[in-house]
Amino acid sequence: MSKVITFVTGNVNKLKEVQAIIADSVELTNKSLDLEEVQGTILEVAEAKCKQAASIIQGPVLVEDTALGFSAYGGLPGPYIKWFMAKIGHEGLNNMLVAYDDKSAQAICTFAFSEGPGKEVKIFQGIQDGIIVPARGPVGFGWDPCFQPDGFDQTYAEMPKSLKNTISHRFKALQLLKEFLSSR
Ligand SMILES: O=c1nc[nH]c2c1ncn2[C@H]1C[C@H](O)[C@@H](COP(=O)(O)OP(=O)(O)OP(=O)(O)O)O1
Ligand SMILES: [Mg+2]
Repeated sequence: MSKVITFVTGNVNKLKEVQAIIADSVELTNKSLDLEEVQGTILEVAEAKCKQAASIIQGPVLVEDTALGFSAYGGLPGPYIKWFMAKIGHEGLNNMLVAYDDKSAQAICTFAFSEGPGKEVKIFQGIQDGIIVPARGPVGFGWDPCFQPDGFDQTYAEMPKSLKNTISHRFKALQLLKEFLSSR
């Protein structure tokens, strides 16, 4: 059994955060592929990405899917946030919530791991609660400028990376993944 895990993602910002958070404890190599994303729940999307990655890589793979869910929308856009971001941007995300007092949202990071094709898919999820605000901070990574995590007065974009990477949805999911991989 190969020990080296291939993290399959087309997103360099994700990759950088994953490397910053767990590089010291997990040996990862990267393959940049834009995997097909099915329509379904967060878990279905992550699981399908993982199976597809395993069949392409033919070995141990890790994938990740990130969702941003608005409470006022029952958790949507959720796994479809990428397309909302691309089409309506930060201002559009804020405008979606104009009709609602409840601006709360959840950033949800879901890692899916498999040893290879046909092998079980394991899921590791981290959630950070927050609110949607008019964009503040540098534009660099997706919806970071309009997500302000609960307990902080800065958006993800305004925070130093070192702070985001110790409180984020991705950090929390990676703690669970790390625990699992340490006994692999
Ligand atoms: O921490 C984050 N802070 C701000 N924005 C973020 C974050 N993490 C993902 N994002 C964005 C990227 C994409 O617009 C959408 C998730 O979509 P998602 O399919 O998971 O990412 P992707 O297609 O860019 O990469 P991948 O090849 O791993 O699927 O939210
Ligand atoms: Mg994607």
